[in-house]
Amino acid sequence: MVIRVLELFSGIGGMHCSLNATGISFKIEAAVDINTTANQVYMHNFPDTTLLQRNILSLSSKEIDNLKPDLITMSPPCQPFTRQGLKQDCEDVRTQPLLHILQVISDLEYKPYYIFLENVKGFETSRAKEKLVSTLQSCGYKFKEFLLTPTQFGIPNSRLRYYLLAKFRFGTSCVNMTQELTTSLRCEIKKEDMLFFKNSGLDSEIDSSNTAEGVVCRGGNTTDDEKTPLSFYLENKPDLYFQDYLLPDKVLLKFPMILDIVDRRSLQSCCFTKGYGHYVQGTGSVIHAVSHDKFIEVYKTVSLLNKEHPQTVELLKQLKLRYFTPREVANLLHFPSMFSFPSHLKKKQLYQILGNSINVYVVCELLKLLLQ
Ligand SMILES: C[S@@+](CC[C@H](N)C(=O)[O-])C[C@H]1O[C@@H](n2cnc3c(N)ncnc32)[C@H](O)[C@@H]1O
Repeated sequence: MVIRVLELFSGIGGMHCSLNATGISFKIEAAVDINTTANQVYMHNFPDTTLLQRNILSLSSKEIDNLKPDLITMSPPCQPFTRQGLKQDCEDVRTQPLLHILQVISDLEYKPYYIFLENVKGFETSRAKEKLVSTLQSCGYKFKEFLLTPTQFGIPNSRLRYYLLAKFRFGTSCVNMTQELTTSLRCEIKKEDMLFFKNSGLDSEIDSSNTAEGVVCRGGNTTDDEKTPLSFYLENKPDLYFQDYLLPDKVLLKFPMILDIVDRRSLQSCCFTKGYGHYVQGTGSVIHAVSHDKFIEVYKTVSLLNKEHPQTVELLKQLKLRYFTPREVANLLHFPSMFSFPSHLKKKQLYQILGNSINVYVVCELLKLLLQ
């Protein structure tokens, strides 16, 4: 059976890549996104897919009924729910397309069997999420929620995200789905890592296969032995290639103490956001290219110097601190090596669209759990 997919908020096609990675037979009936840059990347990689350059607010239930999707995937804008943002939730205009889709789903004559949604940590306590859950319940869906980060899968990159997996009138129990995830995570999910939604009143229903299910599940952490070092994800290029990615002096001087600095052997890096390479604080890690001992020596010396001291910037330059390249960010997000970018796009644009995207590996594991 070929699963018919409607990929909403498709961006650069992270969900498409994840579906490819599942090995499950599928066809994207339509991908929809309003962003022209993201759409160029999507078309560059998936020229045979019907990509609609549309505002999702203009999609009608009749149109979606005509597509008869078995699965709707969506990662709606996360700015209304981020910790750094104003958290305007349903009052933020950027939540409107999600609310619109909820209404559309209610109105559909042919309900899709599966719905998959991704968003940031923070969404799980939002009113938008309450609306999502109440819509799904009233339409007869069972669902399950997860908070997961790629580091739990041995990938050296943090990206804590909320996931909701919903099935239409299926009898799968919460317990079965959790057991399957345990297998795919290759680690044990402890009972205390499963966070029940006490305030939703769903916790008492969790073990019943006939009722809606609401649970946030965190996989147990993999041990350091199972983690892959960053070197595995780095581009193997001559020094000259990375010149463009070296931190400029003003960043070195302004921010030496607030950067998250990693090296090739690190088992961790910070979440790359769309401001990476442009804003410094909290947008992602930077990497140095010297030995650990050299790094410590320079760092100690610099911390004793005044930042206006003429030696400071020269010392910091010795570390060869640089940004991860867009390809390396894509690698950490587990985009396949075949995935590429139109050559005319600028670095800043690539960081923006990648920062908005998803971790393909984590989503693939969850899609397998949902669809198999
Ligand atoms: C979090 S990103 C999703 C990225 C995607 N999953 C990927 O792999 O790149 C949200 C996407 O929603 C799109 N979007 C936001 N509002 C929209 C609207 N009203 N209509 C269509 N697309 C919209 C943005 O352009 C952005 O690409």
